[in-house]
Amino acid sequence: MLDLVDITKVYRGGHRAVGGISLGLRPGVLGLLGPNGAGKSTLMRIAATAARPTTGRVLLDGADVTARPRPLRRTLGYLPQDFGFYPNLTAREFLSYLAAAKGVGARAARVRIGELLDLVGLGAAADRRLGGFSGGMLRRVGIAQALVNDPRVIILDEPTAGLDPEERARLHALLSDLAAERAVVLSTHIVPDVEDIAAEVAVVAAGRLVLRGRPADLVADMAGRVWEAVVDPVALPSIGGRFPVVRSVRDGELVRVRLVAPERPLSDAVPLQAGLEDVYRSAVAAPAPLPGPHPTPGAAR
Ligand SMILES: Nc1ncnc2c1ncn2[C@@H]1O[C@H](COP(=O)(O)OP(=O)(O)OP(=O)(O)O)[C@@H](O)[C@H]1O
Repeated sequence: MLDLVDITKVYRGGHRAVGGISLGLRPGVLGLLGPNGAGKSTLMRIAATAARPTTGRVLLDGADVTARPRPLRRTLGYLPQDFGFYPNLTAREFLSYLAAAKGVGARAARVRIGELLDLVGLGAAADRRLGGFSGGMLRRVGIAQALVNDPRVIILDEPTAGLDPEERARLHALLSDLAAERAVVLSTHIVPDVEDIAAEVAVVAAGRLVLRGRPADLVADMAGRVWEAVVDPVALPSIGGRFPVVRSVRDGELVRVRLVAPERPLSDAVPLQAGLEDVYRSAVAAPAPLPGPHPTPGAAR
């Protein structure tokens, strides 16, 4: 479906935001995880043809869309991180405007917009002006606009920002349905945002793809390497310097630390069951290029 091939992005001023990432998108949800500044939004913009890579190619069904983006844009749904809207338009008017801009016929658009507004839980607010919407409501309008042309490739940059747990669950259900036949990429720095729905996760750190795989496989690989120890707060910096610390919580005078280590890191450390958060934290703690050659586009997912 969509393949990013050896993408780099160097911004004016020389900052290398993406340093050679190849990523193949196929039907299913891909969770793109990475800390702030890792290069996720830059990569998403390039995948959505909203920005050009410095080097590398974006292929849709094998055809290069870097210079000729139209075929991808026709079949793309994209929610950018900073999504612009017109405060004086109602949700329905705004979506109708975008549907027309994307070439969706008026009659089909009317039906689809009604369905989408219900799907994102905004049916009752459809005819209210966007200027009065909360952040979470606007995010849901953003999700609806990304789906208005029934895209095959759906790229959502931090779609859950500002959503309450109920809305997040609703979005997850919607994306899981869509992902049966569509490539869905969801970028976030919050692991629980993707762990229930991502068929695969890719972790980006410092502009590099540092880990990729199915959540269950990645968690299985982490078995036996997650520990909890209760330590004196003064020991924390030294522990943090030696091991990826996933969490540390004050417990009276002491601190309860969850960390990743290949073997028992402290004599009284107890083993814990591994989770995706442990996988993620240990991957971003030591960003390193993927070993070996980049995956070939066809084999990437
Ligand atoms: N237009 C730009 N000009 C120069 N540098 C930029 C530009 N956009 C992003 N950067 C830099 O590139 C790096 C990657 O930014 P990007 O927004 O892609 O990261 P991110 O993983 O999406 O982070 P966040 O979660 O904070 O949005 C950062 O160091 C950022 O400051």
